[in-house]
This record gives sequence, C-alpha cells and structure tokens, in this order.
Amino acid sequence: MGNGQNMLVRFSYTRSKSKVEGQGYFSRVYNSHAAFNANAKAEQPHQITEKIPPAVPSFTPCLSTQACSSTLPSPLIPPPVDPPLPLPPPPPLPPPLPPSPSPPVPPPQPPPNPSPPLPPSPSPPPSRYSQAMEKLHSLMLNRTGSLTLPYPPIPPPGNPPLPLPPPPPLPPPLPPSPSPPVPPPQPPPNPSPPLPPSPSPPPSRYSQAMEKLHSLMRNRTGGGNEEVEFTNKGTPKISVQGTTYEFGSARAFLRPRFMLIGAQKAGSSSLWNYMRLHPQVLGPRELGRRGRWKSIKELMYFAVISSSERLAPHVCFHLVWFSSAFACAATWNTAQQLFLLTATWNTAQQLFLLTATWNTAQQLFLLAATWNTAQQLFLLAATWNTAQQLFLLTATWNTAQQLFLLTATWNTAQQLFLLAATWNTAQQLFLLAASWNTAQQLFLLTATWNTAQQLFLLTATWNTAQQLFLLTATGQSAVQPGCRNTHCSTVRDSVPVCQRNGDVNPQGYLTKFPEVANLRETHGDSAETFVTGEWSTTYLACPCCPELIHRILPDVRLIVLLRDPIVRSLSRFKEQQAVHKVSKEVTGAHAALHRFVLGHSFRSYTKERLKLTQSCLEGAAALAESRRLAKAVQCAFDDNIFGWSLYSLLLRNYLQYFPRSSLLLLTTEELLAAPLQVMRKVEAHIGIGPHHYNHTEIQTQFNVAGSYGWTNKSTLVTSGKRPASSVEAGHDAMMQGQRPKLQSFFAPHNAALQALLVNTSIAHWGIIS
Ligand SMILES: Nc1ncnc2c1ncn2[C@@H]1O[C@H](COP(=O)(O)OS(=O)(=O)O)[C@@H](OP(=O)(O)O)[C@H]1O
Repeated sequence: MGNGQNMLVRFSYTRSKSKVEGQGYFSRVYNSHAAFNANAKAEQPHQITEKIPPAVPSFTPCLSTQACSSTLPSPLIPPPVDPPLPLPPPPPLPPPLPPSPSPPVPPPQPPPNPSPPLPPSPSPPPSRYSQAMEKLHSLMLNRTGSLTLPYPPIPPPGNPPLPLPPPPPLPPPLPPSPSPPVPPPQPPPNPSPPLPPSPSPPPSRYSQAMEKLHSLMRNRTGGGNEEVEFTNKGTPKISVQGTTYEFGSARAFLRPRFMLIGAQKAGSSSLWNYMRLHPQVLGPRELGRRGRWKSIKELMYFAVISSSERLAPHVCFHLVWFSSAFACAATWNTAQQLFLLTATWNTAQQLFLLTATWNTAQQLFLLAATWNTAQQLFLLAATWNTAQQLFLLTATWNTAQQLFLLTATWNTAQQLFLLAATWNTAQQLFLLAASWNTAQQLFLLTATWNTAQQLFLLTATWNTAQQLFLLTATGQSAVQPGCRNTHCSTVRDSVPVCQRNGDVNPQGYLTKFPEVANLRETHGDSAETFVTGEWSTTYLACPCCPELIHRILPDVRLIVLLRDPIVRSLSRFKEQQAVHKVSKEVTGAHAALHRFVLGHSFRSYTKERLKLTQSCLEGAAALAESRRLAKAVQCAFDDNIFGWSLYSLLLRNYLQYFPRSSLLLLTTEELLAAPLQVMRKVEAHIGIGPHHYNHTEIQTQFNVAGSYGWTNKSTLVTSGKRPASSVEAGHDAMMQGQRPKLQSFFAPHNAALQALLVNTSIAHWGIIS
C-alpha cells in the first residue's frame, strides 16, 4: 500500500441467518407504513445479530491462568479536548541526522520478529546518541526471561497538562508543489537540545509538502465536527484470512450530537418535528430508490435482540470481534486498514504513535482524513526534536507533555528502554499502555512481541485491548481459527445484548447522517454550523442501549420527554390495540404481542400484567446490589405498557454511562403548555442558537390517539392546537377506575424521578416519599 493511497474501507462480516426476535424490539408500533416497511426490511434474514459485550470493568493482569490482581485504569487515551487550532508554522526541517536507532515498523512490511536485530548503521561514526542506543539495545538483548526491575516503578505522571502553544496564524496557501516527498526526519543525535526556531520563510520543502498534505486533507474532509467512514468504491479487493476488504475513499459524516430517546408515547414525535424546524438541525437520512436522499423519521438503530434468551458477555465477545476483520489482522497493511476502519481520533493517535517513522507518519497524515486530527498530530510534534523522542514514547498529547517533563531527564527515558526486552516492544507496550505502571504490567503479561502486536492490531480501542488482554490472560483463545463461525452460547440470567440494526460497525451508524462533503458543496463554510442527531423513542427503555450508545457517542446530548406514567401507559395500550386492527401485515412476534393486548380491556390487562411486573421488580430488589438495577431495568423493559413508564429506573440505567448534565429531562405537560420555552431548553442543551419558530408549527401535535401515523400516511400531522387530552384531564373512560391502583404502583418511582428533576414538579403524578 503506497504513500497517500486511500484504502480499504469496509469489511465484510459474518451474517447470522437466524434471527432472534424479542419483545422489546418488536413491541414498537410503527408510525407510518414507511416506518413499518423500513423496519420489516431491517428484519429480513440477513439481519446481523451482533452482540456487544459490556465493557470489562477492570483489568486483571495475569502471568498465568491463575487469579489476577491489579487494575488498569479505564480508557487511557482521552479524545483531544483542544478546540481546532490554526496550523502552527511548520517546524524547521531538521538537518540530516545520523541514522534512526530503531525504525520499528517499516510501512508495508509485516511486523518484525520478536527480537529484531538492530538496523545496520549506514553512516559511521556513530553519534553519542546512537552509541547510547547501541548500548541499551545490547543490554536489552542480553536480558532474558523474567524481569527484575532495577528501580521502583515510576509513578504515573501527576503534572497537569500543559497548555498548548498559542496558535500561530495559518500560513497563506501555497500553489501545488511539485516537490518530492518529504524526507524522513531522523531521531536527534542528542536527546535534549531542540533546534532553534527557523527565523523566517522562504517556505522550505517541508512546509510545501505540509501545505500540500493539508490541502489534501481539507479537500477530503475539512472541519472538525465529523466522524470518518470509508466507503467501498468497488475497486480492488484483498482478502485477509478469509475476510474480504475492499478499497475505497474516505467520506466524513456529521457526528450525531444529540439523541431524543423517548419516552415512547410522550409526545416526542412532536418534539422531533419541532426540532427539525430549526435550520441548523439535520436528521438521519437514507438513499431512496431513485438515488435521492430521504429523511429517516425514527432511526431505531439500536435495539435488544432478545429479552428472554440472554448471552454471556465474554462468550459473545468472540462473536462480536471475531466475526469482523479486526480479529484477523496481523500485519502493517492490516494496521492501515484497521485505521481506516476505526476512524476515531483515539485510534488514529495510537496508530500514529505505533508507526514511529516519518514516512509512515506521512501516510497516516494522509489517512487521517480530518483536519482536526492533522492539526493535533502536528501539535503533538510541536517541538520537533522533542517530538521525535516523545513521538516514540507517548500515547496522548497530555501524556506527551507530562512525559516531556519526565523525560527532560533523559535518564528516565533510558529506564523505559531498559525495562523493555526490545525497543519495539518497549515502544509498543508503552503506547499501548499510556501509563507507566500499566506499561510495566503489560510488559509482564506479554511474553513476545508478536503477542503484543497482535493484541494491538486486534484492538481498535483501548477498552477492547483490555478485554482482549483479559481473555488471553485467562487462557481463552484470542483468535479463533479462520476468524469465523464462532457461536454464542446462551447463558441464563446474564446481561441482555444489544443488536445494532444494519451494519455491524459504528461507521454503519454514522452513514445514516449527513455527509460533510455534501454539506460543504451546498452550504460552503456554514456547513460547519449544522448539528445532527436522531429520535428513537425505543432507546430509553432498551437495557443495553446506554452502553452501546456511549461507546459510539460518549459526548452525545440526550433529550428525554416524560409524561404522566399512567397516561403514557394508556396511550400505549390504545395504540397497541389499534395497530392490530389496522394492519393485517402484523404477523409473527408482532401479532402475538398485539393479540395479547387485544384480548384485554385496560382494566383486565392492568389486573394481569401489573402483578407480573411488580413481582419481577420485587425479585430484582432482593438481588445483590450489583445485579439489582440491571434486573429491574429488564423487568421494566419486558412490560412495554407499564414498565416503559418506570422512568427513574430507565434513566438510572443511562446515568451509569452518561453524566446527569448530558440529559435534558422535559415533560409532556411543559411541551403542551409552553412549546417555545421547551425549544429554548433544547437549543441550549444541544448548543445551537435560538430560532424564530412559527407558533402554529410548534403547537401542532403529531401522532395523537386515533390518528396514528400508520393508519394513513396523510394523517401523520394533526394540525391545530389541542387541549390536554381527556386522559390527562383524568376523564378517559378506558381508565375504568384503575388510576388509584396504578398511582400507588408508580408513586415510589415518581418520587425517585422527582429527585432527578431540577425546577420541575411532578407531584401531581402521585409521589410517595
Ligand atoms: N405537543 C404535544 N403536547 C402534548 N401531547 C402531545 C403533543 N404532541 C403529541 N402528543 C401526544 O403524545 C402522544 C404521542 O406520543 P409520541 O409521539 O411520543 O408517540 S410515539 O412514541 O412516537 O409512538 C399522543 O398521546 P395520545 O393522544 O394520548 O395517544 C399525542 O396526543
């Protein structure tokens, strides 16, 4: 794979021919034929049954398959928080330097052997630096087997991150340069002294090359607010251990900033429609039959596959990763491919650090595909000599700064070298580890370079690395023969597993959102002002969605609309009854579900179902604390009439992954009484400016009882202001005297919810303190 070539993008994956249907997913009532058909399509036999394991909470380094002790810090490489910075002036081109002491991973080559010999020094006499390195390497080569640390572990760096250097102005664009490729800068002859800053242009070959790279990147993706996906353009294919990769080029998609996650039947389709009136808000979309984009109303990308048959996370882990190409990678080429597949800053940075030669770095620059990433990478190397050293040693920009403080004493750096069996291993491990203590642990765990590299290549995120370590350290096989056909055995009573409708990879999700290049084409620079997100009311009740969403979008802003739980339950009950009557197409799992409510009045349903849910919750309460919430959320999920109104439980499930500040909690009553006020809260929460809404538009109610979207597409929008429904007013005949019973059922949950609400009283819903 040559310099600057855009590569592979999409991997194929094992598709499960069997489909497990679950109540939670199928209990959704579709709001339009279109939505129904779209989902029906998504449920065809080719649906992928990927299982995502929950994150392994702690890391247990094991020297054998025996018990493990210490704990690794959780994700070690935080995404960069620095705002996009203007490009600093290019660093001065380093003068020709003595040869690299250890160029670890030559780009297109397979990784070196466990103990790679030192590269021959082409230009004697060796510098002090290379002499020192030589000595270190020989020390390391002589080192054998078990490790005795000659010095105490270096504590993790405690220094606060240094501020980035003040951003200098962007140099004026240069005409396309015919200049030859940038010569690979060499490691410094001496660890300490940085080169003095070059007084002024004329632009060096280096800066011309950089400019060219930047313009390439700008054309590819540009600004900051995006994730990258690489699409198949039908060009050459390669096969890695039976998995076919296709080459393509990069496409960037707006990264979803918000999610309106429910509650179901609380008026969220109205809120979504109001949000879409804001000119900065863009929703998900898909390509229609005639090649035209059409917007997707309710995406419902994440869902539970089964509520009755659950899968053990560590067993499913195999299925998740080993049905994908990630599991099969072991070469540098594959690393590039993984980079393209992963397309997140963390991974980019790790790979960048993994590469450690300038040529490779350039390739990665070209591959990095976002302007921000380029800038960050560039800033990582802000002082060039130091950068070259740190470049080899660090794992994050913050760590780089901290390490700089540490390694300002070169002795410390030497210690790092001494610890390692080979330079490559040291570097890899260190980069993998991102904290010194962890590096030591990892070092102790890994016996060979191959193992280390494979683990790295197998992983795409640090969490996964930890999981893989855990697997391998506990004697489970990390790589299955052929990387295919692993099966998930079912284990009762473990955690439910989420299925992502559609593609198996997060990029599949991202492709549902607007493409940055298209926005640039139509909106120029103002493309940067758009935000995107989605509305799926099933997410709130879905037990495994918070974890999965958090993995893909840890900073997403969540919006939840809450309605009196009894009123919501009745609204859902009515809708579920009606859907069966209107749609002959409802078959299989759907039909059974809807038939169940069809055979009941609200009163008889309450009598039968409430007991079940109540005793399920009591069973959950009797469990050990660690399992209590998961079980209670499962009880709620299994009852989509009453259970999906147990907001406090459902929200606590999200709060395990997201901070309270990520959640905007609104009520249906607020939406009815003061829609503009609600919209202001929403705008502030997702970080967009106030829009001048048309009052009629934000008083229009969607999806009101009796005119559900699926009865007739044209009745999707119900115009006109409607007073609070008769149910809200407490007069609905269908209630059949059930309110007191239901009120006492919901009261403790309402009380728990009240504690989460700021400045909003729900006392009138009924609360027992
Ligand atoms: N603006 C506003 N204010 C108050 N109430 C509203 C509003 N918009 C919709 N509604 C009522 O919300 C119910 C539909 O909820 P959803 O759109 O969330 O339903 S769904 O989950 O998408 O199927 C449905 O409730 P019922 O009529 O009781 O069934 C709608 O009437």
